[in-house]
Amino acid sequence: MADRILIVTAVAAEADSVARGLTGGSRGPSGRTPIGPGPAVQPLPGGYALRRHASAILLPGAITPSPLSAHGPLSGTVSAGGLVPPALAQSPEPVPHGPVVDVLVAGVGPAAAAAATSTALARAALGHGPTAGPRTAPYDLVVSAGIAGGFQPDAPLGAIVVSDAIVAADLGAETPDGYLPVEELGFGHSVHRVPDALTGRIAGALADGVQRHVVGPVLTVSTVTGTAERAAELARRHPRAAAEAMEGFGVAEAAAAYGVPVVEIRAVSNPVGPRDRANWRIGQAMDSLRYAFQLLGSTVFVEPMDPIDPRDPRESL
Ligand SMILES: O=C(O)c1cccc(C(=O)CC[C@H]2O[C@@H](n3cnc4c(=O)[nH]cnc43)[C@H](O)[C@@H]2O)c1
Repeated sequence: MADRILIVTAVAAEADSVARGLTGGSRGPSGRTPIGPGPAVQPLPGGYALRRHASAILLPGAITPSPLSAHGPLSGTVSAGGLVPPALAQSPEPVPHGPVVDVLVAGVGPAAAAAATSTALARAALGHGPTAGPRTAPYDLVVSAGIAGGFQPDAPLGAIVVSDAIVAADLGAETPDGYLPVEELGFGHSVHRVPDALTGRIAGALADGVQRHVVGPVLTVSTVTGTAERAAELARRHPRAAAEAMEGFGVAEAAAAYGVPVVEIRAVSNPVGPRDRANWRIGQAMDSLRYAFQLLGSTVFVEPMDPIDPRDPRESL
């Protein structure tokens, strides 16, 4: 079992879906309702207790938080990804003992995702006391989760995409001869490989739960694809790509800096291709996301897990 898992989402609706799934939330339209004000402790199916917090310690200017903690066999905290100086990093309540899943709302895009993930990992490392070095963060798994565009026809709307690689698809240079990734420019890398065992176990749990899913690379882009030409160009460069989203590579960069394995799990809300906002199925994707995390919260996240070695990001696909 991974004792401490950090799940990074971009927006609160994604965090709600993930938290509802982890706390045993059932599939269905009622689950789309955002978590609002209510009793401080709300019992949920499966013996979990869902707790809501009115405030969190954040720097002025940070996103107004609506944090939520779910304590039980799995515990979770949803909070905004504001920078918190170490002196203020004391939680208003004690960190729960036992397995913990923290669900973070980090904002949209790879930069926001990297900043928030890195901050969370740093804070967790500081929580270990003065002997903890910067590469010994107590999280043993980081997950980038949310909705995504799916490459057609392999990743249909509502399917879950489990990453076997997280790829920065526009980190490079355009030349008269075409696009060059950073590797070919001689600086940096654009691929994080996900441990095979991790991808396989997640895919297996989804298969057992009869959740339609696809395994493949998830691309990180800074601009949502909006034309058939761009979709074709990405598919040509990344023939196995299953989905595109905007945060995975930022999350993965932060996780790699702390030596923590990372996987990206996405629910397909729209096809990658010509922009047709009316055809986005965000509610359906949120339902799939919630069900996927319901399955993972009762299987992969609580089962014995061999230590996972993060893969060398320089490995080629
Ligand atoms: O254009 C709009 O009207 C619009 C309305 C709601 C959301 C959006 C987004 O662009 C959401 C971006 C958000 O969701 C992920 N995402 C979902 N689909 C895609 C996609 O096809 N390509 C890239 N990212 C996507 C992404 O990770 C962001 O967090 C637009």
